[in-house]
Amino acid sequence: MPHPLPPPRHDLADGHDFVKYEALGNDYLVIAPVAGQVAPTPENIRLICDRHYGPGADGVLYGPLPEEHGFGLRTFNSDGTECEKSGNGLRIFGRYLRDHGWTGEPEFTVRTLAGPVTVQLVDPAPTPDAPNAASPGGGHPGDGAPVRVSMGRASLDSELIGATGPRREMLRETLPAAAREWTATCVFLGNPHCVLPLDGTEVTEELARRLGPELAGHARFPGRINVQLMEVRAADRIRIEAYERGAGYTLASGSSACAAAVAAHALGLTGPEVTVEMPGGHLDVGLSDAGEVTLTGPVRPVVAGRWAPAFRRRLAS
Ligand SMILES: N[C@@H](CCC[C@H](N)C(=O)O)C(=O)O
Repeated sequence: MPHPLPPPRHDLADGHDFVKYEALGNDYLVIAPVAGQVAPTPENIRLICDRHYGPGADGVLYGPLPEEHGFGLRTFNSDGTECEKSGNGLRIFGRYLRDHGWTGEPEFTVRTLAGPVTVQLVDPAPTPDAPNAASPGGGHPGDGAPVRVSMGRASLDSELIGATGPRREMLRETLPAAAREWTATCVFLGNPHCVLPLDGTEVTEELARRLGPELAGHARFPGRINVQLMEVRAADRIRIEAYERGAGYTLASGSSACAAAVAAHALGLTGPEVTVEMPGGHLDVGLSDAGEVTLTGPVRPVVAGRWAPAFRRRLAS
């Protein structure tokens, strides 16, 4: 049986209405659903994520929601749509839970729309300035120390990806868009992804912004899809530009990084451990023999705030 909503614990919410974090420039606002908090309606999410009229973010993490084991989380894109999960969002949420006292554990379960995942706060390697950083819990919460998430098992199954047509493995799928045919490998990781291996000269922000909207809303994917342009640089290194369903062009995307690593490996281009470069920085992705995908990288707090009374009045409760 789920527990009732947590009471308004100002020692946990720290008197803040929201906390903003970024993971390689992929930014999320964490909103704890304590009593009196605003409701995560599509209109509220769009206004909150607006970079001119609101605090601005690529998305909203609404949690922790009551769960018998671990913490519940709802994830929203900046256009107000709810998505199954976000790799960077989960890493940010893990850091938030620890920073704000919801847990003291270094590893815990977060339940998403796509099922439970494990989040692990990885202690940073010791440095001369912080010789004890590797001791349990030794990393300063706000220092960008790595957070790892086990993203679950990846699949290329067209039914899970939500593609039209007969059931198939979506390896080297031909997709017409922008007056040309592209070869894509599509991956399901709880959320759907469409990876285009390309020559490095084509992996640009310009092409991601131009092609992304057309592929994200392609008739082959009625539920829409996240898009990645991918350059394979070495057996353990790839580079991507991502255009996210519901958020558009982003400086980094965790599930996109995982999907690209899975696609490159399925195509025989890379090994099971890869570093994924993105404009905002790099993430490490590991694939186990059983197909489990792990994602590791830094997370940093940005700002904690309260809704201005006039802004609060515009947000429905
Ligand atoms: N930034 C995210 C991906 C967010 C979800 C995506 N836009 C979707 O709709 O599936 C990440 O880091 O994974």
